[in-house]
Amino acid sequence: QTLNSDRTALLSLRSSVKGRTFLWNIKQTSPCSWSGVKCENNRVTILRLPAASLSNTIPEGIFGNLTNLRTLSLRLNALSGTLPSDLSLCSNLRHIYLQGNNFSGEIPKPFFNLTKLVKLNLASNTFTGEISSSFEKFKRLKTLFLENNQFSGSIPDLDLDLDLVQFNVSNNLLNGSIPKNLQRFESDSFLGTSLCGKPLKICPSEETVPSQPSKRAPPSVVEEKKKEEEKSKLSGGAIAGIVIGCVVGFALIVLILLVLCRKKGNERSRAVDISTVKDQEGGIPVENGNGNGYSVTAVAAAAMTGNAKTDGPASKKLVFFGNASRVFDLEDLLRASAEVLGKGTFGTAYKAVLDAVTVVAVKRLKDVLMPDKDFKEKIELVGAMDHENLVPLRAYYFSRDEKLLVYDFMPMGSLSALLHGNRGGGRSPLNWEVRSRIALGAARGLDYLHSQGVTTSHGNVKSSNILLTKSHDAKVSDFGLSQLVASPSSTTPNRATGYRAPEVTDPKRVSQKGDVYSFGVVVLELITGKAPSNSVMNEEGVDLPRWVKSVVREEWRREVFDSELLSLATEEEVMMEEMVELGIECTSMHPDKRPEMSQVVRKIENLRRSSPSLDQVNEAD
Ligand SMILES: Nc1ncnc2c1ncn2[C@@H]1O[C@H](COP(=O)(O)OP(=O)(O)OP(=O)(O)O)[C@@H](O)[C@H]1O
Repeated sequence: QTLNSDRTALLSLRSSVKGRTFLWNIKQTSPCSWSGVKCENNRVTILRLPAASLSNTIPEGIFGNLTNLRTLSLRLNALSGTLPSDLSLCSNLRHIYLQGNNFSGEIPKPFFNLTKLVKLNLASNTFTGEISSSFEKFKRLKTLFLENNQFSGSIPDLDLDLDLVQFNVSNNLLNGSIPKNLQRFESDSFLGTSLCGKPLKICPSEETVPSQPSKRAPPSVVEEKKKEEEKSKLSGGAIAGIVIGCVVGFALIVLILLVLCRKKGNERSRAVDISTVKDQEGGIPVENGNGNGYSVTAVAAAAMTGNAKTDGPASKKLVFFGNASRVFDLEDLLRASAEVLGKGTFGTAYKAVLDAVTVVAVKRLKDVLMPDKDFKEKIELVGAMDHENLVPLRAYYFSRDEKLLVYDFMPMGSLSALLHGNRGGGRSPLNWEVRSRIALGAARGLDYLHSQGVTTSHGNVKSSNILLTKSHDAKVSDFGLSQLVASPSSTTPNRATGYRAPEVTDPKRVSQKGDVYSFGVVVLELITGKAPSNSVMNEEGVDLPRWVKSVVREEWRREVFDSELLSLATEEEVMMEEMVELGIECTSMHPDKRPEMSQVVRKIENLRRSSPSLDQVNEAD
């Protein structure tokens, strides 16, 4: 067998599975330069065609010729039928990724001759049959993913315990008890089956084990557990006593709370003259139930309460920035109608309508642990930032208990809402011109921030912090806040996670190169229309940059584009490809390999300049 027989095999695969993106230039005699194909020692060793719209069954006689194959990835296609049994002839195979297809039937017996397999992913197909003890032949197996199939029967006690580190058989028709060797995996690996025993619930047969152990055999875990349960059983009288005690105690607490609430409510309505109810977070009123969609004085009352307790009247002032004329004061803000815009990492954002023309966004910060003096110093720096692609911080207020930031209200909301909201219908598609303009605006805003000093960075770049004007110009918001607020625990996943550079383990220790990474994720989000938290990617355990990198292979780029962008002129398609490249460059694993924000701006400017359909816009830039 030679490279030529590999080539013939690949060509018959191509004609059998008919991928729309199969654009190999077959005039090139060597298949080694075809997309997704890699060779070593003049033989094909890697074949990767993920998400390439492949369909149909793979006939016998193809893999029998690709005998040097080490990696086969055909994941996320629409391939069907049984696995070709001659796959077993690729005895060098280490990695097989066939998840996310429509393969069916039993795994052919010869398949288990692939004894060098390290990773096997057959998840999300419709495979049937039993998980036989033949799996034991895969002595080197580290990953076995069989979830979301129709495997049935019980699982044998596979002797794979030493090397196997990833295992999942969830959502299959499996039953019986989980074998000892596999009990160390999390329950997620077995959910959606009728399996029982550790880490799931105890098997019914084990529950009926007699409570008197025989003299010789030591008591089983189940028996021990039962004994403990029996020991801890309480008499009926004791239970009744506890219940009555609890009810009386609870009633007392409710009564005390009611009295306290009344007292506070009266005080507040005297100060603000508006009735309010409490929100769940911190006893701050957010809704008046007046039915107009606004929660009246949410922000204001919060400030008043904190203020009244701690500070004198002199400090009840909003501190304004720049020479912006003081169009409202704290009292006005207190009286304004407010609507909750959303809760973010740093606190809650409200829209406050002061009068017919003055609408502001107020952010009520939580967890500001620094002394007032430091807070004031840092927030003054934030307020000094002035650029057309930044959301200006107009004013701030602080007391010991309350920290409020007042921004211009951006009526078109965030890029995140624009990209991911309303996908079901009633939305006008976002064209390339708008998307590239948003990218450029956001890049310029960040470049300005970075130009303020090497240590100045945003720290929380993501699509919900890129806000839009009516003409879809981008303005970056929330800059400088990550240094003010206590870091969210790094173990709690939040929306920032998909944007955070790999080296940023503490969200407070941000850097300019970290911003570039996050901006790169936003660029990829703009092009693919996929949020970094997209469930398809999460299921695969990859983030947006990795997903794009795995799918982007020369001719397949169109696979990653948002479907709204598919009717593009050819020149625009070339530019979008360059934008993908830019996103990939920005999301390089090593910070040193990422460009500076100023270089990013230049690149997007050049890219847009070369677009014939953007001539008018370029002038405006
Ligand atoms: N100035 C503003 N004008 C209009 N909408 C805003 C403004 N500031 C924030 N928002 C919107 O309010 C919501 C909550 O914003 P907030 O910044 O508190 O949280 P976030 O952006 O979701 O997360 P994070 O706190 O991590 O930045 C978001 O949908 C955001 O787009």
